[in-house]
Amino acid sequence: MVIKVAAGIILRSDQIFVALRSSKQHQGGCWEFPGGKCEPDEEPSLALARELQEECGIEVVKASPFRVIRHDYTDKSVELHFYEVTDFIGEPSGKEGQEVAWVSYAGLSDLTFPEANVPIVDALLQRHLG
Ligand SMILES: Nc1nc2c([nH]c(=O)n2[C@@H]2O[C@H](COP(=O)(O)OP(=O)(O)OP(=O)(O)O)[C@@H](O)[C@H]2O)c(=O)[nH]1
Ligand SMILES: [Mg+2]
Repeated sequence: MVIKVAAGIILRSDQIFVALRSSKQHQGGCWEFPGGKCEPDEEPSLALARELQEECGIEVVKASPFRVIRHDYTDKSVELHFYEVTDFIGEPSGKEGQEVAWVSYAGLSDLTFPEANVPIVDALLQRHLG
């Protein structure tokens, strides 16, 4: 079974909002683009809006599809729908107590992301730093 997930690359003035996954979560200790699992029959764009409200306390105003990544971990398979979130209402924070940070594009390389995110981080770096 493939788990469908929506995740937001929240952008503001050349900085990206990231969150730390807790040690109890799948891929715990890795940084993530906030988001979560789609409910059955829920469109990824709606799951994105719901998850970013729940986890970061923001209302998504503009989100553009970025990439869809299918990845098989040893313990589960995911289909990640990444969106670039370029307009939102509210100040993103760690609503569920998670550590969060705004990082520069270059700063992304210093963080450990889940394996599935590697092509995403590469694409962001490629586009921004050339
Ligand atoms: N949110 C998020 N999940 C990711 C990313 N990359 C990645 O492989 N995942 C995987 O996607 C899956 C679902 O994400 P999640 O744990 O945030 O789901 P959720 O918010 O609904 O959590 P819950 O199970 O506590 O309700 C996890 O297996 C997670 O490891 C990412 O950048 N962001
Ligand atoms: Mg989540």
